[in-house]
Amino acid sequence: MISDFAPFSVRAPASSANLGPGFDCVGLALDLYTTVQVERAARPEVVTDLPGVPLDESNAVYAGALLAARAVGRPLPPLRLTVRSQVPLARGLGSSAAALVAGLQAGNTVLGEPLGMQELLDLASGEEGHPDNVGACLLGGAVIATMNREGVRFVRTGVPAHFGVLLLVPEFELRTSEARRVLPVNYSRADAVHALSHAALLAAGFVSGDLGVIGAAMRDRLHEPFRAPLVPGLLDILEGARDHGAVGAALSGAGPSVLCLYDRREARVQARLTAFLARVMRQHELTGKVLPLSVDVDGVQVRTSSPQAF
Ligand SMILES: Nc1ncnc2c1ncn2[C@@H]1O[C@H](COP(=O)(O)OP(=O)(O)O)[C@@H](O)[C@H]1O
Ligand SMILES: N[C@@H](CCOP(=O)(O)O)C(=O)O
Repeated sequence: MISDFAPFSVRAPASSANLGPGFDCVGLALDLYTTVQVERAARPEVVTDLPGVPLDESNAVYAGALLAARAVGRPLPPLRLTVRSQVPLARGLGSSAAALVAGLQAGNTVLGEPLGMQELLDLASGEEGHPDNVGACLLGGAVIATMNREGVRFVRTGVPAHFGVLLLVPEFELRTSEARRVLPVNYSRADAVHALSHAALLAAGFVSGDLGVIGAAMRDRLHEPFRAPLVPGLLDILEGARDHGAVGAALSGAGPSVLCLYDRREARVQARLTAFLARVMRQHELTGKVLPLSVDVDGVQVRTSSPQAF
């Protein structure tokens, strides 16, 4: 049993999963963060101003730390976890993955790092049920991953600096579980071929760093058409974003946020796209915000100091 350790902080990034056809297998890390300060305490405790999240061991961050301890068969000392998050909850930006990964990393650090990256990814993917968000969150950049009984097999790619990300983040929440319930159980062969050819091209685009290929691949028939009724304006954005300078657009994760990818080297595209997204929001009486973000390339990080050190 570890009786004492110096306080430390963990930072885990948001992520946008799927990018269209990469359903449950492609994730992109983004520069919004969940930070957790980790200290020894008399009893398990979570301190946070996040609305509606538990303040005991059932909290997603604490549960992540306990998962790490269970995996190595060792007890975890009682912790005080002070959790802050820039990642809006239940908007398709991987807040639950960031909470889980931050907790797993916290537990692993307290126990002296017995778990390596592969084990963390296997554990996190098993818990989330898919490796896309947790892969990007752990590793940063873009992650392409598959998961089977042997574990997660992944490729992580860097992302060129000219990749621009613009996100429409609606004010309303959509639980991932709810947005998975609307998906069909079976698909036609034509839809399967469409899906695998576009997902393969998407992966090739990330590995080669070719934004044009990524944009061409960002078309989906597996989940976006079925989730569209839950997200006002989604179809208008998917149909119109390219005409306003985006290389491609996709529902971010399970939604309701919508991601547009564009080339930062092209003048005024960000302004054109922002105006287009604002117009779609007005047309659909949708409240929310448009966020210009960058790709996080660091993944989960630990600092032996306060969260301000990040
Ligand atoms: N930092 C956090 N601390 C505790 N629980 C969290 C945290 N972030 C997310 N969660 C939990 O995850 C839920 C959202 O998960 P989910 O529906 O998968 O959406 P998403 O991961 O896309 O934000 C929240 O309602 C909350 O219960
Ligand atoms: N592949 C998953 C991704 C869910 O991402 P989230 O950020 O909405 O939790 C899905 O599409 O269901």
